[in-house]
Amino acid sequence: MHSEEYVPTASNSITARLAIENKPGMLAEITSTIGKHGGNIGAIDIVRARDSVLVRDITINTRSDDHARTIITHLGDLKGVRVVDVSDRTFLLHLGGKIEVNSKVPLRTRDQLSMAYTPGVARVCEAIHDRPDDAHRLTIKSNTVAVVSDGTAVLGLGDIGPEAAIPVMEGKAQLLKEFAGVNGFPICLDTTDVDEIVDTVVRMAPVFGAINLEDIGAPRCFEIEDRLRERLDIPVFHDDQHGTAVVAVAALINALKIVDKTPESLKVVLVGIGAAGTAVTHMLQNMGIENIIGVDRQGAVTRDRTDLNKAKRAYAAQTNPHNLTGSLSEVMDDADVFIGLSGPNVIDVDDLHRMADDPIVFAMANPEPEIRPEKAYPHVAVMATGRSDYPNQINNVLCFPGMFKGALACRATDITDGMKLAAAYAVADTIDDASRTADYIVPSVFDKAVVDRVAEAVEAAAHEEGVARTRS
Ligand SMILES: NC(=O)c1ccc[n+]([C@@H]2O[C@H](COP(=O)([O-])OP(=O)(O)OC[C@H]3O[C@@H](n4cnc5c(N)ncnc54)[C@H](O)[C@@H]3O)[C@@H](O)[C@H]2O)c1
Ligand SMILES: O=C(O)C[C@H](O)C(=O)O
Ligand SMILES: [Mg+2]
Repeated sequence: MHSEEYVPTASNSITARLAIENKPGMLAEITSTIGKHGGNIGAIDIVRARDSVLVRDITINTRSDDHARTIITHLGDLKGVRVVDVSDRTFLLHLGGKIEVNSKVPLRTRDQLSMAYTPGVARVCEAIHDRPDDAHRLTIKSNTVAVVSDGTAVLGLGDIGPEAAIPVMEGKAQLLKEFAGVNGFPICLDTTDVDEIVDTVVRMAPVFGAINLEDIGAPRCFEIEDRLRERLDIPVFHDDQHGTAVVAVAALINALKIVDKTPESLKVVLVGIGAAGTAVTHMLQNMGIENIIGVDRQGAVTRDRTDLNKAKRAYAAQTNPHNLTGSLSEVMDDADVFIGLSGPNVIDVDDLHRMADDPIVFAMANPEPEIRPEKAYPHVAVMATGRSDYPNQINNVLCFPGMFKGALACRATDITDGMKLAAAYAVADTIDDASRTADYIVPSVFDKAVVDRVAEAVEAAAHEEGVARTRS
């Protein structure tokens, strides 16, 4: 699909400041030029009005950087219009970062200073020294999550390094705060070595109530998570694996009600056997789906393949019961469900035609899905992506804020399969029978009910599974 076919969105929006000759008809000419070249106009503001010139800010949603440039060039070519300035609203929003640390207690008098800081603080330090567990009560630890990445699998952008990963980790911290009231701190490590990552996280763990591993590529993420869970007594949760699995399972529970199919009857093709793909597969199996065919860049993952790493060999042993071989397109025949956790544009309309009746397609690669909804809609019964700008956003943000809120509230030592399943049902059940449609299988990320429902379900499951440290 060419970028010309995409819908313009706020993620590529610009504000153009134009100096416009002050005479009737000019604004109409400008708006029709923008429309003719495929831009969507948002706000139009007057910045300055002189007798002969009006300066206006016009916000335009575009499809891409190139598209924005084209529109600006055409506006600049109009007689009586001068482009004064163009700003990218997404970059403006990121200037100086998206989060900050705030003080919770007043610090205006000497008395306050002597309690919050030296000498009073020393008594609190000594109390924690006597009873280390008091760190939960007397410090930021109880409500703070480290969002840790090595920058190796950032969204679907791949290995872009720790600095380039910061905006996403800041974003996760911001979501934790906004949606769950939990503090998240972005930590991007300058190493991809498993031992170094594990040791670093263990050494900084005293400050945190939980660890959210983020955008760490497979297969290293599996070992890092396993080893940290073993060494730490606070929850360690790899969001790309389990947050994604929780939300994908929630979405599938509701999608199956739309097409009236059962988990046992399904053929599922899942492309991208990395962190997310592997965890989603395990959780689908836990919900009773047996016929899952995993596909990597070489094609179907089978027990006969000799090129598989340890994680994929384990995957092959547990999936593809009929040992299907071949390319992604070849194994799509009669599939009821396609799940993409790989990269952009890996399937086409022809692949959708090969699927069974009423196909369900979850194209979850970010930021560019395996197939764009515009292209898929006419050929599928249910379509979902990970993006904010289409219906059915299957994104781990529906899980991780509530998951951490619930786990921190009961001071859980771990996050168990039971807690994840409870979270999946909590997300799915947010949509009742009357409101469920093909375009509404998962709640909106802005649905305020979701976080608390997930948190409550997670906390209850933590008590049931014996990992809560508070009394129920
Ligand atoms: N919607 C969500 O909530 C959500 C959550 C997590 C991950 N994701 C997306 O899923 C994708 C994978 O993330 P991850 O964390 O598992 O990364 P990862 O690096 O652990 O795994 C990605 C896997 O996909 C494979 N892959 C890439 N392109 C492929 C292709 N064309 N065909 C077959 N396999 C291909 C890679 O080889 C790798 O094994 C990313 O695009 C990410 O943005 C979405
Ligand atoms: O960050 C997201 O929006 C989802 C997910 O964690 C991803 O890596 O794509
Ligand atoms: Mg991620």
